Amino acid sequence: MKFVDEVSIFVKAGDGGNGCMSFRREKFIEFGGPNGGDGGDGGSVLMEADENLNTLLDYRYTRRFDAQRGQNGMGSEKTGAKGEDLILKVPVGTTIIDANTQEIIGDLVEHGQRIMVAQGGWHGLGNTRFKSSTNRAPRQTTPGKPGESRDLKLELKVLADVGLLGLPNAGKSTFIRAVSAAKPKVADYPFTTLTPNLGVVGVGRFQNFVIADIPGLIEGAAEGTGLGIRFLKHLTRTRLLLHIVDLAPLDESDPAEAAQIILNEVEQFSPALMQRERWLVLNKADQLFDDERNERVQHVIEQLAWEGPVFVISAIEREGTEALCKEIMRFLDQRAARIQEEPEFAEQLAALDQLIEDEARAYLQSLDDRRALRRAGVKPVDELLDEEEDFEDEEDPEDGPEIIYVR
Ligand SMILES: Nc1nc2c(ncn2[C@@H]2O[C@H](COP(=O)(O)OP(=O)(O)OP(=O)(O)O)[C@@H](O)[C@H]2O)c(=O)[nH]1
Repeated sequence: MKFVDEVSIFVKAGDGGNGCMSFRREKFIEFGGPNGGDGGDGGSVLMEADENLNTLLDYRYTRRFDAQRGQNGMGSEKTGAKGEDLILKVPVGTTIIDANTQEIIGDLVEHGQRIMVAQGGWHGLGNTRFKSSTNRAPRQTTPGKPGESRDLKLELKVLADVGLLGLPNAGKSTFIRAVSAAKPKVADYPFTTLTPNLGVVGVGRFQNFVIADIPGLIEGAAEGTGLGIRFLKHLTRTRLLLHIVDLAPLDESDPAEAAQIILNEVEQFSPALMQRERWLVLNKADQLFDDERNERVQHVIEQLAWEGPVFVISAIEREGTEALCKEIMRFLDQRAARIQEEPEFAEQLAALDQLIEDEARAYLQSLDDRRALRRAGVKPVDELLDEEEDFEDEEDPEDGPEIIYVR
């Protein structure tokens, strides 16, 4: 399952410089010969893959890109300077598509790889070029050719860096809306009932990360193995989980209990996922006076025996959200730096990713098995164990197959 970050831009290569018409003017020479120089070629527009970028966010601020035009030719047979090429950097993995024809111009798959997307215009010819035995004073030149222009669509498949956990109504969508600068669309997604919520968060001018709604992933898992498997990659790639809890539920239920429900769900899905870095984000702080808010924050922390980072925010008022995003960026940067510097740390993380993936896969498989049993009108043994009176009459499960089917 892939999310696609997509932007549309317009690129225009530089026009070629015009050829110059000029004649020598020297003392005592009445009709000097032609000496107009050629123009310079226009600069081209190229796209280059850069491993330091991870989203297309920069292309949301500026959408039109012009390469420099070639300089016009000059007298004394001086050629105009070539326009400079414009090099647009994009993340590795970006696909470049002609927005009008939908033709794929190319995929940038390697750091440093370049593709020309608009060719600079050819230079025009100066009148010196048209001199011949029959025409010694040509007044002919050619103009530079226009540079190519093109509407482009850039697409980048993204995986989420940060996943959100939380009960319905905790404020996950509101949080994503509050902090995202862009919303990648979901590619290749056949299900309409469960659309993962995703956002690209910009921090400062040059840094960004991708955030996704993980409860969707867990609910997705319950929708069927096929869909769940497609979510797996996102789950394993997520570097940080934010557990969003409604501090002021309308039904006056206990926020700590609501938080615990989610933790139980995660544990069932994959116990290893509990080892993933997780921060507690207590939302809807705007609904409470200071005293009550502090009391509830303390209560949740105590009930969960929580020792990790805690953030108290109001997604709707965007209070505390920017500070949280800065912390997230700092965490992701530090993590990336450690991976570079400490091979054991990188190995540990990779092993955890693998464990989460294996556990989640097994969980999805067991869900699928259960569904198949139910369709066949049988109940899995652990559900029977719960129904004690029925169980009295059953055979000893230790002697039988792992799962006992009862019609
Ligand atoms: N007062 C207040 N209300 C909030 C805040 N954040 C979210 N809400 C409200 O809480 C309700 C639920 O928010 P959502 O963002 O839809 O919650 P969600 O977790 O995405 O819920 P699902 O989409 O059902 O999973 C909406 O009515 C929001 O306006 C907040 O910080 N303060």
